[in-house]
Amino acid sequence: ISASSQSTSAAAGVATDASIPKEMKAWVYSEYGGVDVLKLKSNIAVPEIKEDQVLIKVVAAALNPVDAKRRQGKFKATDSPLPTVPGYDVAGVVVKVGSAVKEFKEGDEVYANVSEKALEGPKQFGSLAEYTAVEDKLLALKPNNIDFAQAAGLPLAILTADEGLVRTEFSAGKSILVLNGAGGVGSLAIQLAKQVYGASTVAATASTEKLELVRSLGADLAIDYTKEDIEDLPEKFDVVFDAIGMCEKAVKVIKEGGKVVALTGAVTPPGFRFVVTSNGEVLKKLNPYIESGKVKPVVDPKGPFPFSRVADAFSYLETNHATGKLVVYPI
Ligand SMILES: NC(=O)C1=CN([C@@H]2O[C@H](COP(=O)(O)OP(=O)(O)OC[C@H]3O[C@@H](n4cnc5c(N)ncnc54)[C@H](OP(=O)(O)O)[C@@H]3O)[C@@H](O)[C@H]2O)C=CC1
Ligand SMILES: CC[C@H]1OC(C)=C(O)C1=O
Repeated sequence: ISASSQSTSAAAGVATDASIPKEMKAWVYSEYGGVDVLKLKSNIAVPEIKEDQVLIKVVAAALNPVDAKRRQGKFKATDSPLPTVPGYDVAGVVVKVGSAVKEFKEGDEVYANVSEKALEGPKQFGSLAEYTAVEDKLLALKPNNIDFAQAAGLPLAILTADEGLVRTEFSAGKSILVLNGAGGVGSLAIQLAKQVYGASTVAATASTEKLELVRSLGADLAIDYTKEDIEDLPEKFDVVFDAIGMCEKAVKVIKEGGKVVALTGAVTPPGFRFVVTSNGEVLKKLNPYIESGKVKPVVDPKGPFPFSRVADAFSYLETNHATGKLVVYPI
């Protein structure tokens, strides 16, 4: 890049090769274990990009339970090599573009789940870093009505919610029960079922203090799982979206021919489980619903957590009582 274009890019606030550092700050673990294995380091190499990737200056990231389960070694058989920079969800600005990338340019504000397959060879260098490299097919432009922190809380959860609804062939006029309606995935499953797929009835479970939240997200029926048993409900459902690991109970509350999709835990037939696949085209499909305000990110009010407090954020995530998404911002 010539000096003049460098100065032009710098003036425009867009990084050039010369302004991209060789090293960055990132959260890393070199062994599997508890939150204590997480270390904040400042000498991690900025990832080199492949021709189909972009380099993102990370503005915000979000945590997912899979980050914790992966760090605990639960998926070590198919994991990428250690050391690991955790983090699937990212929102930031494109600062470098690979030679094969056509859809994105330097300066684009983007968001993504950085790992196409969550458990099979997830990115070794994820989003809890100042820079991360992502394939263009996993990226979408950030919705224009939400900030980076809100955008970072969407990708893996909204992709999971949408994939679960697609896999159960959920469609207009059908009824659905979402187990764990106040969680990261469930809070979006309620909204997508109602606003995108035209559910006739959305029911959701949550604890007492979160019943009003799930109603505000579109649940017609909010069930207090601390007081009620879903098997005592008078109605059965076309679909149960199990985001907590209660498949054995879920299959007892579906209609004849109904479906149960499980995100975690043991599966009882006819229930089935899947692992989310990242896809920028799905984010692009959902962007209009986000930009219209029909689908809203839910960010846990205890956050956003500053970059220096990622370990604290994981400790809170692992209580299994976060509301919506735990976001890390600014980075
Ligand atoms: N297969 C896949 O591809 C994916 C799997 N997952 C898995 O799905 C599960 C949900 O993920 P995510 O939404 O991010 O999780 P969260 O960490 O967001 O879930 C936290 C929520 O769980 C609620 N909760 C705890 N116990 C219960 C219960 N018995 N019934 C109803 N709600 C309960 C808590 O509510 P309260 O505080 O009121 O108890 C809290 O709001 C996780 O196990 C995750 O690993 C997630 C994404 C993808
Ligand atoms: C087998 C489910 C596993 O995959 C993801 C993405 C999780 O969060 C899990 O628990």
